[in-house]
Amino acid sequence: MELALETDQLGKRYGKAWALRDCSLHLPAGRIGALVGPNGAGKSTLLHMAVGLLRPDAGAVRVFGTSPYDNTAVLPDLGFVAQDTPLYRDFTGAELITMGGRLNKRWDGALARNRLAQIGIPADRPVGKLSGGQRAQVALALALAKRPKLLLLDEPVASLDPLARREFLQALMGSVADSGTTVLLSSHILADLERVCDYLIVLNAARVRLVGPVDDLVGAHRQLTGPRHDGSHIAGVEAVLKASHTDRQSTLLVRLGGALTDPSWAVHDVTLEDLILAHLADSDTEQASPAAWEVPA
Ligand SMILES: Nc1ncnc2c1ncn2[C@@H]1O[C@H](COP(=O)(O)OP(=O)(O)OP(=O)(O)O)[C@@H](O)[C@H]1O
Repeated sequence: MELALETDQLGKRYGKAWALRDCSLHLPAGRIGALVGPNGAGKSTLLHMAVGLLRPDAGAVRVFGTSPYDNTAVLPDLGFVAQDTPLYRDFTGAELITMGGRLNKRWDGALARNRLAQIGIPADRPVGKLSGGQRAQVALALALAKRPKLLLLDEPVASLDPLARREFLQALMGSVADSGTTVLLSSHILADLERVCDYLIVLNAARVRLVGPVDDLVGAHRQLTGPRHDGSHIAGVEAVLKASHTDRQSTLLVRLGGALTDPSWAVHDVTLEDLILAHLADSDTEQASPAAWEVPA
């Protein structure tokens, strides 16, 4: 299995505070990965190290087997749209597309031009005079034109209206399906991620909490409803991630460790959103954090 992204005990520190710590994960090639976590969890820090813009303070990050900070030869294979979609504001979309053609050996300018035309963004207007959402669309068109093997997007849909968001994600899916590009996409909009992503990475408080293929992760968890739970072990349950109780009844989100045999529990499937929220609500403190849980890719 080819790995597009791999980190091993990766860490980044600002002063004494770790922005990301002991981060070990991998993203297989061909996946569309969701990178999820609360504000300040370390998502942008991870993405910046993955494209070689930040040097790790601990551990290692490899993109297609190579350290992006030490080996610039891998950079043509990477596309990155940063959170604030930095672009030269005095340049028009058309000029940026031409510039991209000069700076990149592999460049599909027609793809970017067609995309801007399709969504009605004037290619002859300086990008500084476009709206925030339109600038995000230009940045994505440029990133796709690079035909990267790995495309990293830091909250690309945050500034888009709901219709534009849906269209943007459809275009992204179409483009990566054609090219086989691997994508890692950070977002707080869980419903969007559920629609487009088949791999999940959850960060919380600078640590990795959950990594793996979405189907496997969802399949390994259940919601149980039954008589008030007294905290004792439940056969077939490896861990209780979230519990809520009334006087008589408990609702538990659990990770399975085997077959559920106790008939007093009603068993329901969970959604990706249930699962992410359970891991995000889990803890704000490093001390109370459980170890990262990973299912094989
Ligand atoms: N340049 C910096 N100097 C000091 N601390 C920083 C710097 N950049 C990030 N941090 C800190 O590192 C931690 C992780 O930040 P990061 O931007 O990676 O989080 P994030 O998950 O992308 O958050 P958000 O969802 O708000 O964008 C935060 O505590 C943040 O305050």
